Amino acid sequence: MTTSITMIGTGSAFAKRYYNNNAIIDADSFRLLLDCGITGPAALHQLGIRFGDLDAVLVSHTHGDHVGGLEELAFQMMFVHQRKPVLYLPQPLREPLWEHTLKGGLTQGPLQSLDDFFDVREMPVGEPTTIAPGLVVEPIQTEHIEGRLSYSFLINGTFFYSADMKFNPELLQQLVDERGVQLIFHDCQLIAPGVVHACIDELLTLPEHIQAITKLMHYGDTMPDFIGRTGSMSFIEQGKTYEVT
Ligand SMILES: O=c1ccn([C@@H]2O[C@@H]3COP(=O)(O)O[C@H]3[C@H]2O)c(=O)[nH]1
Ligand SMILES: [Zn+2]
Ligand SMILES: [Zn+2]
Repeated sequence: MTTSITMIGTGSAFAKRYYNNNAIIDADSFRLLLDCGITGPAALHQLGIRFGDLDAVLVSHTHGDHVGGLEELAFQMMFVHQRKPVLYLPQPLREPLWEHTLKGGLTQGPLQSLDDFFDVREMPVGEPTTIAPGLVVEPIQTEHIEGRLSYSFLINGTFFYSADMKFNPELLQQLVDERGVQLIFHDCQLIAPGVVHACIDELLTLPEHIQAITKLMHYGDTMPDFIGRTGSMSFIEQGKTYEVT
């Protein structure tokens, strides 16, 4: 069984040439949407994917480029597809996702909670959750913004997908050298300093064997100017499918 990933967007929060950094993961016949940002609905539409085609959605953190499309997803699933969508989320995100992000737009009449709109599956942090055959996801808390929870994901034990995270070479080294990670999709900021994301200059300090398995996403509109300036790392292409495990 193969598991693959297609970035429906590879852009930073402010990019205009690329959609928000959201992904589709296909494991056999199971289709997971990883983050659904402001441009998520348009990006899915562009690929001919309807919300009703998704088996579940997983959320990394509550910035708009990662969750800003969830209100439309919830309403479309309720009123167009008439099925409750499955929502996977690291357990500590449940309260902020509802109270700080979705409550204002979704509540009406008796519909007053996250569970009224989603079939919520809480994931323990630091432990693997089997989402489907061939799709096991471990949320790892990673530093992004002071006071805001953010989770990266270890998928099937060998694929690390960074949510938005600050540069953390110790974690990457541990994942590769001790836990057997063979592929890394990492968010990046093109120009230093990388304050809330890793910047390319920081990522270039990674050992060669880690760079060789690292692909870059969540980039700004000037990404083409940086092709050839990323060491052994390469940029992920929006809409292209990559085999994961
Ligand atoms: O302290 C801060 C907080 C935020 N920001 C910007 O706002 C963006 C929000 O989405 P993002 O997390 O993809 O990227 C963030 C940055 O581009 C920043 O530069 N410094
Ligand atoms: Zn982001
Ligand atoms: Zn963010």
